[in-house]
Amino acid sequence: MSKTDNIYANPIGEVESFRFDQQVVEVFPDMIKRSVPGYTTIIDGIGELAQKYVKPETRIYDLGCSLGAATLSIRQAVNDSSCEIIAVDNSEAMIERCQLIQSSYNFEMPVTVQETDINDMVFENASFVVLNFTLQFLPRGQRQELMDKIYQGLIEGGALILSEKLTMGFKEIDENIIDIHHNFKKKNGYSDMEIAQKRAALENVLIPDTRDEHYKRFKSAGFSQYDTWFQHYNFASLIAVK
Ligand SMILES: Nc1ncnc2c1ncn2[C@@H]1O[C@H](C[S@+](CC[C@H]([NH3+])C(=O)[O-])CC(=O)[O-])[C@@H](O)[C@H]1O
Ligand SMILES: O=C(O)C(=O)Cc1ccccc1
Repeated sequence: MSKTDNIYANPIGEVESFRFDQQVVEVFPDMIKRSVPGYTTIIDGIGELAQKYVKPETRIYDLGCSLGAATLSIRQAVNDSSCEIIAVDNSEAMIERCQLIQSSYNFEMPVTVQETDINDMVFENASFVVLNFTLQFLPRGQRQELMDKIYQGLIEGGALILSEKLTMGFKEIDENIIDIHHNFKKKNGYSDMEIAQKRAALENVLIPDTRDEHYKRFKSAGFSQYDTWFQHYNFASLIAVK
């Protein structure tokens, strides 16, 4: 069982920018479930989608894997020994814990867990690529290049799953949905102060795009099909197929 997230429970004079450090690793499963509406449904759905799109003798990439929840879901759902799943994150603390977790499960599908910046990745022979709440942490200027590289590395018919916090296209709707998300966090036990301090920490760190911006990027990379397969408030998961 993961420890309870109380990182922002006490008043902090000056809130520092959010980082995926050891303190976050210790509470991460609790933090993400209490903060991201639909997270568990998305993780299960990624396993279901992997069963549709993963092909034998191809690679699967989990980019910004954190503790490898999506990797585990795919390993469990597909478990084909001819495939290889590559899980990457640029947080040393996350990767260390992810390695420990993944090695405690015995599946046929080989898994490589590596500490790498996703901008430095080379994608080859991929049938399934996962960006589960990771692209939102990249500076906007780096997002199209990554999308282009993923597209190039996918086989024909291969799929990219992109889960993101979204900005709604209209200001008033956006403000209301953000407010409803904060209520979701409150119902999950976070105080107003915790919510406010976490929001400050994520400012300029988690930069959400609109759905249209994501669709534009898919189109520009060359994806022929794309859609939204899940949404709960301003948290959505999109699929793009080559
Ligand atoms: N440039 C980068 N290169 C590699 N990793 C990065 C980079 N930038 C951020 N990260 C990593 O992206 C992850 C984002 S969390 C993903 C959840 C997971 N996918 C899950 O299915 O549980 C989402 C969240 O916490 O909202 C963190 O582990 C970062 O270290
Ligand atoms: O906590 C939030 O408000 C979020 O938007 C999601 C989140 C979840 C875990 C780490 C960083 C951001």
